[in-house]
Amino acid sequence: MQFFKVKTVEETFALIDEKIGKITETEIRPLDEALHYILAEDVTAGENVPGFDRSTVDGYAVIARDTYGSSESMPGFLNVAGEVHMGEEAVKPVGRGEAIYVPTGGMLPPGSDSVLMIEHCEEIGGLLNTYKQIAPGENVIRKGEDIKAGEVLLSEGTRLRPQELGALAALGVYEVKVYRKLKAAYLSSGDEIVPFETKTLETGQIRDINYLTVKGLVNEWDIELIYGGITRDDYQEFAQRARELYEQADCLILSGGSSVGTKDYTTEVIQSLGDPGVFVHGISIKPGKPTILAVADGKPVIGLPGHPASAMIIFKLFGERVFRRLKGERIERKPERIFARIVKNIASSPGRSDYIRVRLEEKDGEWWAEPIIGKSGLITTLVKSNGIVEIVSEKEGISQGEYVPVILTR
Ligand SMILES: Nc1nc2c(c(=O)[nH]1)N[C@H]1C(S)=C(S)[C@@H](COP(=O)(O)OP(=O)(O)OC[C@H]3O[C@@H](n4cnc5c(N)ncnc54)[C@H](O)[C@@H]3O)O[C@H]1N2
Ligand code: MOO
Repeated sequence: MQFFKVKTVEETFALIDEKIGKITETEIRPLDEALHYILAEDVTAGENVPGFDRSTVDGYAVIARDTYGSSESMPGFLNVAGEVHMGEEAVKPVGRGEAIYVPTGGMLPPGSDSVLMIEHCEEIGGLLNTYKQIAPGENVIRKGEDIKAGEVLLSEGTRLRPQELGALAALGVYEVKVYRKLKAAYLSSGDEIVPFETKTLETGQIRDINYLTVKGLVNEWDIELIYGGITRDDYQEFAQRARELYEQADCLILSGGSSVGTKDYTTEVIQSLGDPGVFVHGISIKPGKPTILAVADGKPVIGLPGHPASAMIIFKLFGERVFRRLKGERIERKPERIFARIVKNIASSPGRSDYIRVRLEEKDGEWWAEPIIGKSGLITTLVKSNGIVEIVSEKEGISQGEYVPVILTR
């Protein structure tokens, strides 16, 4: 008889980080097609952003000292010595007692150190009445204030969000070296499982749910999925189809047969794919205890428990981490989560991490989490919920009203 040697959730994450390395292949992508890719090298700024001092408002470039003492009741006076045009170099300098008109984003003329907003002054016949005193640097972005030439703007392993793409564009970096897109392969197992397109079920048959939930998540993570269909609970067939898919992808995902029943071949199949093989079989977690994680000749293999809610929760937690490691992403981001107050007491065994499906509702400006109770074979427990409360292994449960971390499943 085979038994699980369970790992804690924390040990499992640490093992994933230890055992799974990034792919090595990179590609050059234009900036506008690089969203969510992972940078494969540091990007050092080749120039300053902005390349010149700029005004952040519509107003008059001045020497701040010349405005000192100005107020609504005691205005100061400056001579208007000209105007700066957008996109053009400001050549004419501002001298003592002078002001030059600058639009928002325009270049600051030499000699000036600040910009007085038009609401705080009034131009009358070439003379500027100043109603406010300002400090040096006010309403100005300095040359290099956003990005300094020579600084490392982004380091290898950074996931490119819209804001990183914007910063790269500002620098004139129009293409980036990134790790290539990943390809995963998926295979369902079970004599009772039939394609999701099956119109009428024979007694005992079950439509393939896990393919769709896995594909949905994988696509959300910008990974391609090769669908390998469904294998019967037959070792030869299972092993052969798993091998074919494994050859085509960067990571193989298997669903079902992860437990220790007489027809649960997943572990054996995974062991046949390559060394060192399985590094986790069994996690002290509810749901999803019979999860399998392995590396076969450098490629990760994930064996998901068959029960649909378990499969999806496990894949969201550990699958995402596996892919982030493979993609070459620096791990600093936790799954998207918020803190909410739990509506009722929930017991949990110490030493085991529990993931409770919840429905989040906003009441009086606070988030409340209502547990959705149901077995891990029920996919609608996830349909009715929009979050998962994590009860870490050290806790014996949570009490009504307590603030708890909720992983969002929007
Ligand atoms: N003696 C023990 N039995 C079980 C244990 C245990 O610790 N000791 N753990 C239970 C837990 S928890 C889970 S979860 C399941 C996981 O079992 P398997 O991974 O071997 O999954 P299957 O037996 O193949 O299937 C379980 C269940 O899920 C349905 N299923 C499977 N694949 C799909 C799919 N693609 N779409 C929809 N539904 C699917 C399948 O029909 C079964 O009903 O083991 C417990 N047993
Ligand atoms: O823990 Mo198993 O994942 O279904 O119920």
